Amino acid sequence: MRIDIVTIFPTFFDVLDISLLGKARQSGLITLGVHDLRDHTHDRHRTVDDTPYGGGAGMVMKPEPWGEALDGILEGASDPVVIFPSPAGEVFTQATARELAQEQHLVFGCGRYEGIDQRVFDDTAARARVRLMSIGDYVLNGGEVATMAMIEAIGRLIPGVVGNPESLVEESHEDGLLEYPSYTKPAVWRGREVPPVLLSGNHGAVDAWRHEQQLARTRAVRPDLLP
Ligand SMILES: NC(=O)c1ccno1
Repeated sequence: MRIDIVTIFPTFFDVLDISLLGKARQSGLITLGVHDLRDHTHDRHRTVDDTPYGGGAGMVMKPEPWGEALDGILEGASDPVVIFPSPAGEVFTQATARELAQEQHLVFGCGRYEGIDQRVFDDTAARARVRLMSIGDYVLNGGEVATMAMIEAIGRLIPGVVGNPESLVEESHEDGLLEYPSYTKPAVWRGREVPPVLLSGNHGAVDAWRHEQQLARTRAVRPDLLP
């Protein structure tokens, strides 16, 4: 998978050099391009924003730098999905991550200030699949944190990125429920014992207990997920 990111804070994504995603880049499973939006400005101050038409507080990101930056990425690209993180977007879920992990090319456009001129979305949608996406019902200062979260959620689902694919199966939201509680040695810690069923060696009983724990947790914390 190729991932391109357009941002005014390119060093924000240096963290993608480490851990699983860093290894995936070294192995060629993921190819990453980080583009500084200011490289597509042509004034002395490298201006990327201006006051909003119609008035109002804050600044809006100018369309010209975005147009030039996306032209360079989309030219010759093969059917990418262009994602703009936004609190006004569709909600990004585990199902979205699974869907996007099937794509060959993702482009993330990180807005700042009060957002990006609408014509950037319209112009891009005329030549690529565009999706505004939200990682939750709250507002961030820009798209970079949301982009990082989405890249991690998507990247780990790409075959070969996570060493043991089995570990992806029994996770929260994979089967529509929250995951069960996990325990490891020692069997007793500060007077707290591991549930005896987990020490029983009875795999059927362990599976049944874990499923019940998933249901109980989901009922308590996320009843909205239950069918
Ligand atoms: N909730 C979000 O995904 C978001 C992106 C930018 N600001 O908020």
